[in-house]
This record gives sequence, structure tokens and C-alpha cells, in this order.
Amino acid sequence: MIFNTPTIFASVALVALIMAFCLILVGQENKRDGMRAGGAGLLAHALAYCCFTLYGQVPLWLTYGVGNTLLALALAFYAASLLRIHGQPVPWARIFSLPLLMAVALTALIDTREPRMFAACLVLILQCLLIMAWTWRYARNGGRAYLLLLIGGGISLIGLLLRVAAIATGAAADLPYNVSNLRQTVSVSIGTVTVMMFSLGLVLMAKERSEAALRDMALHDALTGIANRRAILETFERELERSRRAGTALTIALLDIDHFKLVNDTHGHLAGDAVLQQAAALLRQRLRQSDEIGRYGGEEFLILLPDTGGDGALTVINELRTAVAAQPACFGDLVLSYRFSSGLWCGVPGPGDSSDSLIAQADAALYEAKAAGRDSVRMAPARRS
Ligand SMILES: Nc1nc2c(ncn2[C@@H]2O[C@H](COP(=O)(O)OP(=O)(O)OP(=O)(O)O)[C@@H](O)[C@H]2O)c(=O)[nH]1
Repeated sequence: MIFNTPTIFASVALVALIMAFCLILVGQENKRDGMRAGGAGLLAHALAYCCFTLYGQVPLWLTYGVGNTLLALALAFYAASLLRIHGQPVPWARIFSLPLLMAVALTALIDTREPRMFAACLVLILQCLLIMAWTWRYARNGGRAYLLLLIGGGISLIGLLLRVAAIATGAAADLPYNVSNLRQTVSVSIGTVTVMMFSLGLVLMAKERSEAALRDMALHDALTGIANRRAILETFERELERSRRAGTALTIALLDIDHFKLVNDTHGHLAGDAVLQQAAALLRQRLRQSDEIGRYGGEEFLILLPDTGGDGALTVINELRTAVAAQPACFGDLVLSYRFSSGLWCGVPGPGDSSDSLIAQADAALYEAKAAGRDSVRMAPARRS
């Protein structure tokens, strides 16, 4: 099926214009989520296609030169939007050097046919490759929206390579923007797909990123960055179930910083915060990757040691006590020594053990450790069968 080329250009321009309006409007709300840059890209895309629509009616430098420069500008904005969405600084000079290169090349080559077409394709190919490379780099952050950008970039590349092939085989004469033939229909339709894929990809990517950020906030403690109470309790439920099914030992340890109120009262709340942050970082760093730690309460941490029995647990907790004693927290010029007491529950969880009952036992052991003078460890008595 062959479509009228200027009509397709005009339709794409209209769609891109509407989407640009929506993105720029929504982007006003959050200036850092990349939507405004995406909207600017769509606006440039729409204007580029308006220029192409006028092919043959206005001078070539306007339709071809300005049109392709706007197209390069659109891709530069898409790249900027991609980086913004991932919270990266945008290398504006690097990104916009390619539209500049397009403008310079087309100004120099506008009166030639094949060289100017070749130069335009080359710059656009470079930009697509750049967007695809950056998209691939951020693909490991999760989500699926990156696929839309990769598909859009891939389709765009195919279209551009087909154009290059046409130029190389002497078929460039078939490709002016006001001629309607199968080659042009395919080429311009590819441009349409690119607009849709890039804009939808960027919007969905921003949505995935903000959802991931919310998920992260919901599961991590804002002060220390380790798991919050909800997250560590969820992990505890999973570990409990796993140990029960596998019949393996599990240790839970409640750690409470001794006389922490004194730190706050003597040096202020910010100093207390620094102790909590540095204690959490030190404990996390000293534990194995498979162990879990979360902030259970104010100055209390819950540690899960899977596949660890009583002797191993005592060794781990005593190593943590030694590490804490050797590495006091710092707050400005202050060096703040701190110690902790710990209550442990160790064993193979049975059918009657729940997370609440095990925590209650570890808590009772912690109480004993505090009552015994602090800076010590106590283990909940083994269950009698
Ligand atoms: N700086 C800071 N302090 C906190 C935070 N959360 C809880 N606290 C403080 O931690 C202190 C806990 O005090 P207590 O429960 O009396 O315990 P303690 O002074 O450590 O005494 P023992 O546990 O008996 O050794 C309180 O003063 C809380 O205000 C926090 O996020 N930052």
C-alpha cells in the first residue's frame, strides 16, 4: 500500500505535537523526571515533520536543512530525557554537538543530493546508536520500558540503513519528501514508529523509575539506608518458613545500642543520628552477604543469620562487638564510642514458632543482657521438646 508522503508527514507532526504538549504540561510538575526534555524532543520532531511536509514549496535549506537539524535536535532531547530519567547529569555539549554537526554538514552540502542525504543519515544513525547504547546501559536497572527504546532505535536504524543503501545504489532520486512510492511509505512509516516508541518508552521508563524509587523508600530506613522494620520482618517471615521446611538452623539477634539516650542528651540528636548511621553501615559491612539486617526500632537492629546455630551465632555477634569497639563513630571532631547489648534466639523453627514468638524470646534475652550490665550477649533458652 502506498500512502501520500506529505500526508504521513503531516499526520506524524500532529501526533508528535499533541504528545509534546501532554509531556511538557505534565513535566512542569517535576522538572527532574525527564518529561520536559522528552516533550521538547517531540516538539522538535513535530516541527521537523512540518518542514518535510513543505518539501518542494519552500527552499531546500528550510525543508531539508532545518527539517533534518530539528530531527537531530529531537533525538538529542530524547537522549537527554533518558539520562534525566535515570538521575544522570546530562552532557549537553556532547549531546547537542550532533545536531550542530547536522546543521553544519547540511549547510555545506545542501546543493548536492547524495552527499547531503548521506551526511543526514550518518548523523541520525550515530544518534540512534548513542540512545540505544545508553538505554542498554540502564536496562539492568530493571523494568521493561527500555525494550521500547531499543525497538524504536532498532527500527529507526533499519530505516536509516535502507536509505543509505538506496543512496549507495543510486536510488536517491526516488526519495524526495514530496514523492509517494513504496520506498517512501516504508521509510516515513518507520519514522512514525520511532516517534511512538521513543515517546512511550520514555514516559513508561519514567513511571518505572518513580515506582522503583517508591518501592525503595517503602522498604528502606531513611536514616541508615538498611531495611526498615517492615522489610526486615517480611524477610524474617520468609527465612522462618524456609528454615522450617528445610529443617535448618536460624538465628535471630536483637541488637540495642547501650545508653544511646545519653549520646542524644550530651551531643545532640544529630550526633545520635551519626552513630546510628555508622553503626548500621559497620554492622552491614561485617555481616555475610546472605545475612540480613534491618532497623527494628529507634536504636535497635534485627539481624537474621540463616543456616547458623548457637556457636556460630555467638561468634558472629562477638565479632560485631569487637568491630564496634574498634571503630567508634565520628561526628565532626567528636569521636563517639558506643557498645551494644544483644539477645539471640537460635534453633530450627518448629510448627509452633512464629516470628512474634521468636522475637519475644530474643527480646527477653536482650533484656537479660541489659540487666546484666550491658555490652553483652544473652541467648534465649533452648526449647524443651
Ligand atoms: N538521634 C536519634 N535518636 C533516636 C532515634 N530513634 C530513637 N532515638 C533515641 O534513642 C533513645 C533510646 O533511649 P532508651 O530507650 O532510653 O535506651 P538507651 O538510652 O539506649 O538505654 P539502654 O537501651 O537501656 O541501654 C531515645 O532517647 C530516643 O529518642 C533516631 O532516629 N535518632
